[in-house]
Amino acid sequence: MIAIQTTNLTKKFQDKTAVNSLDISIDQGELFALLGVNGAGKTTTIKMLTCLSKPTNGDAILLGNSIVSNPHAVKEKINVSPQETAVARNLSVKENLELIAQIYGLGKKAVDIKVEEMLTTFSLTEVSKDKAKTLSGGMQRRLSIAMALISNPQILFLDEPTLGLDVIARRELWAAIEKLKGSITIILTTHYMEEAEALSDRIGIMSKGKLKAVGTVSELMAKTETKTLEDAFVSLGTKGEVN
Ligand SMILES: Nc1ncnc2c1ncn2[C@@H]1O[C@H](COP(=O)(O)OP(=O)(O)OP(=O)(O)O)[C@@H](O)[C@H]1O
Repeated sequence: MIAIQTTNLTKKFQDKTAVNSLDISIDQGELFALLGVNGAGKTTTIKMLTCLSKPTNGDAILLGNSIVSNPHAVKEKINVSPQETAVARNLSVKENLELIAQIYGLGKKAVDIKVEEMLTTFSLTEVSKDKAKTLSGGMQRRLSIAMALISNPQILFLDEPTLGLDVIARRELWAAIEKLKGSITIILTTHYMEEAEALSDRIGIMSKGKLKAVGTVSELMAKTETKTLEDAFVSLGTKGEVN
């Protein structure tokens, strides 16, 4: 079953084409990483797929619903954890999770069950009573992703989930994402080759708004006759653009 199918998906800002005729197909349960240098068009792609920004041209079908003609149906099935961590700083970890569960209309028992599940999955049980503002960056990011999962989305978008995290916090977040694999479709954007390599089933490499290649790590290396994902990335026309 296909979770996401984009056709000629395009976004222009005045004379700038941020996303240029993207055709991509992502299966249900897949963890798909979008890799690209700054300005490649990753965030703009995610914004269109999450119905936060309308395409200039083209469309995307998410679980049977069009982002252009039926964005409400799409929004019911997806959630996004944005680049900026979105937590209520003065609420505790548990209160943040409870708040979201209540917003989605879960009953008292369902709230308790879901909150417990999220605290365990994201290793936040020990800090459940701590105010969000006292957490480390990595823990805040884990809480933010847990909050995005409360509504049981079928597709989760993670926009640079480990940006700015130290290596330990990054590994802890990877472990949490690993636990979700298979049960939910995840689209992840990242700058980090090792992150894409560690987590994803397939990788799409974007450059200047275009999708340059899609495949598993070994497929991308074979296609470019390289021995590492980083070399494949550079070989796919991104040389000189890397910051
Ligand atoms: N609202 C906007 N108005 C004008 N140009 C924009 C707007 N949003 C994005 N762009 C441009 O579109 C291009 C793609 O940006 P986008 O943020 O999607 O890239 P990205 O791959 O997510 O980059 P980063 O890794 O830095 O987050 C960039 O050249 C950017 O300047």
